[in-house]
Amino acid sequence: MQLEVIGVGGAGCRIADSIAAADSTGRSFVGDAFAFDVDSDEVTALSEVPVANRHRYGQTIDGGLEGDLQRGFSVGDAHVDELSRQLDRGQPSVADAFLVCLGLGGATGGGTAPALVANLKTLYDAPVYVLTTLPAKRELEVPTDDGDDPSRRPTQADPHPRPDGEHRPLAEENAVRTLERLEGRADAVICFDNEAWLRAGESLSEARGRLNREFATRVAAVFAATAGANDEQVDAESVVDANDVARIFGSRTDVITLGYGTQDVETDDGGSLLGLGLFTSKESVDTSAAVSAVETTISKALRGRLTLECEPSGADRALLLVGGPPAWLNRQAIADGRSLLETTTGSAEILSGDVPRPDGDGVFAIVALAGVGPASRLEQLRSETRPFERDRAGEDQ
Ligand SMILES: Nc1nc2c(ncn2[C@@H]2O[C@H](COP(=O)(O)OP(=O)(O)OP(=O)(O)O)[C@@H](O)[C@H]2O)c(=O)[nH]1
Repeated sequence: MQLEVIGVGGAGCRIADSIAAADSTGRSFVGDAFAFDVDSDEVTALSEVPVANRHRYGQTIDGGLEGDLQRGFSVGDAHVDELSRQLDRGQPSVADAFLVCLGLGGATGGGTAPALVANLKTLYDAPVYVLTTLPAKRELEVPTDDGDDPSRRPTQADPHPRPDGEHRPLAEENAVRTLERLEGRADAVICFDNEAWLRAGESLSEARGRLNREFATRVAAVFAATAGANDEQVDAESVVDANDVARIFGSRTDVITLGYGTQDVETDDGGSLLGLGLFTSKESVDTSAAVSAVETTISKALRGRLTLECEPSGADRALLLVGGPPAWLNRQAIADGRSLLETTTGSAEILSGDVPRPDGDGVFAIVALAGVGPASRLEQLRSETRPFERDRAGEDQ
């Protein structure tokens, strides 16, 4: 599966950059990566998105849209053709899917993504998935003016900190309005809740590198599994492809949440044969150790922290992928994990697959829950958004 990954706005560009960084050469799933922003500083601070694919639009806008989502929608509508043309630098017509990344709460990504997603749907047949963060509650808090706020000092990562730090009083309202505009346009929306992943006392700018890596690791685990074996010697016994992902993600703007678990495992060579592409033989791995590793990772993926907390029993569909050195991928344990997922979700629409990684030194499991029932964080965002704002969002459409 080959994806066109498109970051829009500050968070979106950084997340697209992290996904490009997580794209392993053996199972490359990123066809092309793009970064679009009205703020040139944000685009230049990236490291993985090719320079030719970084594009600043709205030249007259200086320093971002500062949370003005209404203006963001206008800018998005005005520039959507320009942005879509930028994609011709890559190979959008052969993409299996588009991944549009943004941070909900801002005006640039949140304002442009709905128009861009709608345009991609008219131009191409491939599904368009949106990858998005939900704002943290601390962004709504008024910053204390101690005159020495380190978050306002320029750093290499953030050369132009917002004058008001990370205070985004409209973040939640903006998030809800953008989600409403994505409804019926995006095939699915994969969510990452910043609030749940931030540590106590941590600021978003301190945490964002870690958060983006966590999100990108999970996204890469799903899509790299569908990228085919390429140069590697081992094919999966149960292959999951782009059509399988499309079946599970759906096309009705369902919310997707991801769970992930890993466990290091011993290899015969202690890793010394990795460069030679050799791997542990089936005979040399104790069956009970392999079963235990698969069970443990599936349990961590299902019962650990999801990218968006929700009740798994509310999921309509689910995907389970288990990867690692082939000798550790116990088929029966994966089948049992699939049954567990069926029981946990109460859904019969479950797909599972294995992802042989001959050079891996750990077993991992990734679970994608689709069409999840009420996610408390989303419910809370919607209920706290004033009806006035939601009415206005309707009028804007
Ligand atoms: N996980 C994560 N979240 C981020 C990051 N940067 C910003 N956010 C979140 O994304 C939301 C939108 O921020 P940006 O992407 O900077 O906003 P923008 O789309 O560029 O829009 P404006 O700044 O209003 O022009 C914020 O409210 C944060 O919740 C990041 O690097 N990682």
